[in-house]
Amino acid sequence: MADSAAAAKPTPLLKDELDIVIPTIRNLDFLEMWRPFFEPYHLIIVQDGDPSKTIKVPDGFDYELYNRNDINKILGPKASCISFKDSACRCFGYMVSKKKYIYTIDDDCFVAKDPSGKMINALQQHIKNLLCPSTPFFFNTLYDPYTEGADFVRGYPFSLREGVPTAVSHGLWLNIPDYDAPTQLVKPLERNQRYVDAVLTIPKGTLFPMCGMNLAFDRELIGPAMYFGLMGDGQPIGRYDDMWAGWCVKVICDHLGLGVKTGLPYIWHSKASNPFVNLRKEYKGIFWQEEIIPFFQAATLPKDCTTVQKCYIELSKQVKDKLSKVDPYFDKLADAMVTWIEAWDELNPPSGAASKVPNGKAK
Ligand SMILES: O=c1ccn([C@@H]2O[C@H](COP(=O)(O)OP(=O)(O)O[C@H]3OC[C@H](O)[C@H](O)[C@H]3O)[C@@H](O)[C@H]2O)c(=O)[nH]1
Ligand SMILES: [Mn+2]
Repeated sequence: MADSAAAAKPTPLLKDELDIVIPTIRNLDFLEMWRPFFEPYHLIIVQDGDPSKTIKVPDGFDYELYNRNDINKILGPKASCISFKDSACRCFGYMVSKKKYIYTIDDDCFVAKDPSGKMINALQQHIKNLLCPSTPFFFNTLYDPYTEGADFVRGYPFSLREGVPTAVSHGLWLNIPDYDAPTQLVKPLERNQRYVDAVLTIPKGTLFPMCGMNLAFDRELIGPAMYFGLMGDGQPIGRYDDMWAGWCVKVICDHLGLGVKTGLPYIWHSKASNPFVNLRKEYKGIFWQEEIIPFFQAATLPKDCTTVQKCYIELSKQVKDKLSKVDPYFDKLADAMVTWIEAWDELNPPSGAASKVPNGKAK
């Protein structure tokens, strides 16, 4: 009987090709709710803050955990590019992973329900988004043409219907929306109750505010560009980690002909962080982004930038050239971008096929 039951249970999609990266400063009880969806996958936990604190992980999960001491030991002086006391530290998990795909989620994000009341398996939807092509060059008005019950509409060029590989799947959030501090302050009680049943490719040439709390990507296609910058302790800015990564990633995806999708899946974001603390962390970013975004909108990469690393190094040069006048911070950030690539290539030598090397072990 048991054999037939096990045989009937399908192997979760990409079970051995995807890591789940969680940045955390607290015990991971939230995993209990995700157990049915996450248990078959390997977790990479990036413990931020005090490394002497023990993070409790519920039994039954296969994981490796890295605290600040581990990061310093593994990267040596290059650890300076990994933020401390900010969720930006999660990008260390992307670097140490050996898998082709990454899903990253915050520890205050829970399983949401769709309008029918069904629990949403966010991970499976992200995998579906990543395994289906994107359509950045021509907008399909019936949204994702590859999803069940939809297709390319009349007038959509057949020459473009093959689409391009999808590098990023950006999910959304019910309940607490990812608002900046000023918006949070004026709308403290606002909750996102709108479930929009759509997945959209973000058109080429359009930037977007990438939120890191429910995000998946193809690590082999775009991993080296997923650097979450210098944030938190000792830095003049915080909570722009995912934004910075998203702007760099989108410019590089546009240049390399890769797709970025946003929309389904939703998660349930449960905890609003303190808007006053957030304001202190973000306020420089609120001014700076008025100059940063035109910089990324105008950024072009030369034809000989044929790899993500080459694109990223070129972008770091342009950051140093054009953004250092905004604030000396960008000079430091540009150097950290180079350090990140050096560390990435050290941990991910080009010869090794990323998804074939075994993971690290739980602590
Ligand atoms: O110093 C820290 C603080 C938090 N974390 C971990 O990061 C995750 C997000 O933390 P939290 O849910 O408290 O903050 P939010 O304001 O909701 O986060 C949003 O804005 C900042 C980031 O862009 C984040 O991705 C957004 O979701 C959570 O897992 C904390 O444990 C940390 O590692 N270090
Ligand atoms: Mn949160």
